[in-house]
This record gives sequence, structure tokens and C-alpha cells, in this order.
Amino acid sequence: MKALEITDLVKTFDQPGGGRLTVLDVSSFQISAGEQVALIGESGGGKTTLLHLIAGLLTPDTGSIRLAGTELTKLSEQGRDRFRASAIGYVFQTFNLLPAFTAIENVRLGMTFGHGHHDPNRAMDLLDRVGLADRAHYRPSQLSVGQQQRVAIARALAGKPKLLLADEPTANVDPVSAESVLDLIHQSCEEENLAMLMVTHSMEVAQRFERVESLEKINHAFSHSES
Ligand SMILES: Nc1ncnc2c1ncn2[C@@H]1O[C@H](COP(=O)(O)OP(=O)(O)OP(=O)(O)O)[C@@H](O)[C@H]1O
Repeated sequence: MKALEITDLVKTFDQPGGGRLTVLDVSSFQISAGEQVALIGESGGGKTTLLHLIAGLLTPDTGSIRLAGTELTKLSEQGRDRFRASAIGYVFQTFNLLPAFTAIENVRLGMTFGHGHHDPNRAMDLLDRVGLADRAHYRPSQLSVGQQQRVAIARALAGKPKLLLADEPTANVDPVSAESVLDLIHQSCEEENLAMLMVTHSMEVAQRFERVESLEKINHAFSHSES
């Protein structure tokens, strides 16, 4: 079974000046189970929009998004929220940790609806894996930026997802931390047979992937708009 199958996907946005902008028009894009893919492309080309559609945070105008066999576009908003929690791990560029909660509480939140909640030790195991067992009870403001990103990765893995989406996860960390964050993500995907789609602007990061896709190549909407 494919981790992700996209067919005839179109996404448009209202433009502030009137009319609509076709941001994405993707006839076919697939990721196999356990496959790791880097997504590169120009700024404003629609990479984050594509990730948001796959995560069910946005809905397409038309088309199909099938994740581990489930058709996302047939689910209600609440159904998409639940499905996202159980099947998708999302590592945001800006981490999105909840500031009032400690590291381990943030990781536990990642397993609330996921498959990881049956395992009470998983949150601590994941923090240990990202090298932060001794920071479990620190809040995000008490952690370095690289440490916060590692907590965000632990949280994304917590629900035992089928697909990990990562939006430039190393953009806000220093080069040494970036290396360890990337090692950690690759290693975790391999250990859990997890498929991954990672947006990056960095050719150095992209070179670490066997498969690199350029959004401009798969997106027929590239550089034209309609009103
Ligand atoms: N809610 C929205 N309403 C209108 N236009 C939007 C909206 N969200 C995104 N866009 C437009 O869609 C296009 C794609 O945005 P997106 O954030 O997906 O690009 P990106 O490839 O991730 O860019 P970057 O690499 O700079 O982060 C942009 O032209 C943007 O202006």
C-alpha cells in the first residue's frame, strides 16, 4: 500500500486584489510506504500549501488525497483532525510547541489520538531517543532552539504515524544541530518504517535523500494564475 497517493489535485486561493490564484495543479504524486522524499521548489511555489493539504489542514478544490488507503477528501473536518492525529506526524518550521507545557507533556499531546497512547513509556523513550531525557520537565522557553526542534520531532513521532511531514525542520537551528536533527529524523523513519516528505530549500539537506522532487516539475499550475 502507498503511504500517499495524490491524483488530479487542484488548490486555488482568493487573491486580495480579486480573482483566484491556482497554486497547485498536481495530476499524480505518490510516496511508497517507508520512502523518504525531499521536496524542493521556489519560494511561494506551494510547498507548504501541499503539506497542509496532505495533513488535512486545508481542503483542495478538487482531486483526491489518499493516505495509507484512506481518502482524506471524504472525511469531515473532525474526521480529518482525528485521522491526522493517528496517521500523520508534522514537524513545523517554527516547532509549534505549547509554551505552558513541559517537553514530556508536549510529546504526550502528540499521542492523544494516535496509536502511541497505549504505551505509557513511549513519550520518555522518544525524549531519550532525541537526547532530551534530562529535559523532560523543562518548558519550551527553558530549552534551546535545537532542543525545542528535537521535542517537536519526538512529538511528531509520538502517535506512530504512517507519514511524517516536515517543513524545513532545520531552517531555525544552527548547522551542528541541523545535522543531528536530520540524522534523528532519518534514523527514526527507518526504525519505524515511516514514509517522509520533507520540504527544504537546502541542497545539502536534499542530497541526503534518495528521492528529490521539485514542485515545479509536478505542479502544472507553476507560474500561471487565473482570475
Ligand atoms: N490563505 C491564502 N490566501 C491566499 N493566498 C495564499 C494563501 N496561502 C498561500 N497563498 C499563496 O500561495 C502561494 C504558495 O504559498 P506556500 O506558502 O505554499 O509557498 P511555499 O512554496 O511554501 O513558499 P516558501 O518556500 O517561501 O515557504 C503563495 O503565492 C501565497 O501567496
